[in-house]
Amino acid sequence: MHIIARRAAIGFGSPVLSSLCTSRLTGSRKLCTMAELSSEQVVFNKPKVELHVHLDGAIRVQTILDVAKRRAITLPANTKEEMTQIIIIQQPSTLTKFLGKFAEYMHVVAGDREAIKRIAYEFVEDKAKEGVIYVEVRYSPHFLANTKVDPIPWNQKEGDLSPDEVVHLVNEGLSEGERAFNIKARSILCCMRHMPSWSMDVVELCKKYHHKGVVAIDLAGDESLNCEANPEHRKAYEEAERCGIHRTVHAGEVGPASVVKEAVEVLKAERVGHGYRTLEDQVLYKKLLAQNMHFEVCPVSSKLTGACDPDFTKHPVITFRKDKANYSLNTDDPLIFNSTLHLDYSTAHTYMGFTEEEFKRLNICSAESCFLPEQEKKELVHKLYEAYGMIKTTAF
Ligand SMILES: O=c1[nH]cnc2c1ncn2[C@@H]1O[C@H](CO)[C@@H](O)[C@H]1O
Repeated sequence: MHIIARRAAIGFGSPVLSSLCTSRLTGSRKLCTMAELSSEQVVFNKPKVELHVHLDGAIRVQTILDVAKRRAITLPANTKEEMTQIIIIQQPSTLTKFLGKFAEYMHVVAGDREAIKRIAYEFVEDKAKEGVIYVEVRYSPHFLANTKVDPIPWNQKEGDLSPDEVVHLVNEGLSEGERAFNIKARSILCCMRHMPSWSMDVVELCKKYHHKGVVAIDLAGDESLNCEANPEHRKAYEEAERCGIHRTVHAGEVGPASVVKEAVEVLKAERVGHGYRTLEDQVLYKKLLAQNMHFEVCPVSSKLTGACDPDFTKHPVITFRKDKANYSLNTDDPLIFNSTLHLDYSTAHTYMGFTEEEFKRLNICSAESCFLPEQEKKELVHKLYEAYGMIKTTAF
């Protein structure tokens, strides 16, 4: 496998990364830092597809600082390094504690048109730099709004930015990014488990912006607090299915296999966000394997949110690989995990023995499971075959 391991800037110490540093890649025990590994170690330097990443978990720290300054919002730190230390999670924690991290900075960007467009644009730039050629990025429009949302989030005063306009602004930022950085970006709108009253709004926005940037609906948030899909989430998903809106659900990340079952059988999810605990119900797992269900796996995230055993050699994705399951590798929330997609790939390589062949296979599975219209999906799959030197004779 082609491995580029350049050494760069000094960064922040991290247990995830310091453990990565006793590397099988080189056999050396050189000590290195989070930033070095997260940004510099590239184990799969080929076009990739990313299907599970939260826009509000992928903001640049510098942007948070810039926007805070412009809006005269006081932050607990003024430098990028200090603010990073406040936002990131360095030790395995819990999903509930991890979700609390958003409150450190969401009030800075929420309600601000320029900031919202900027984070979407910069997101596309960051993904292009990681070699991603197609990304589906998700967020809650309500979390970025300050009117027509009840309650108004992040202690904002009522303003004039609605969830609808948030979607419009994100779409603008993503399309400008697409043109500037020559990759494709689509979005998924999130319902939040603890806010069922927002879900019908979310599906209406999915309908309004269907084929105009938005490709699917998601259900995110704290599965450990709220396992049973509320009737309002259910209604929103029924409407999504009725209108041909694609569906994914965070399930089996920290919640039991029954949440995955419910996601697939009741909410009619076509992909499962995380889905690690599916393995606890072998009957369900075999059924999902047989139906080629896609699992959106996020290795680094799963360690730091406490979803999985911190020992990567015991990770559920190893079973997924052995069973030739349909899954993707994703960052989830690279801001909070101080990570990049390269880190997820190098983690899979170093601790789980992933090979270049498997990286190619899983990216093709990801492209085949993406929520683009059929023709665009075919083109994407074809691009990967071409880039991987696996060109199929059938033209499309
Ligand atoms: O790993 C996760 N599991 C569940 N919910 C998440 C995760 N990462 C982010 N969010 C939630 O999704 C919202 C919309 O993007 C984020 O604001 C966060 O609350």
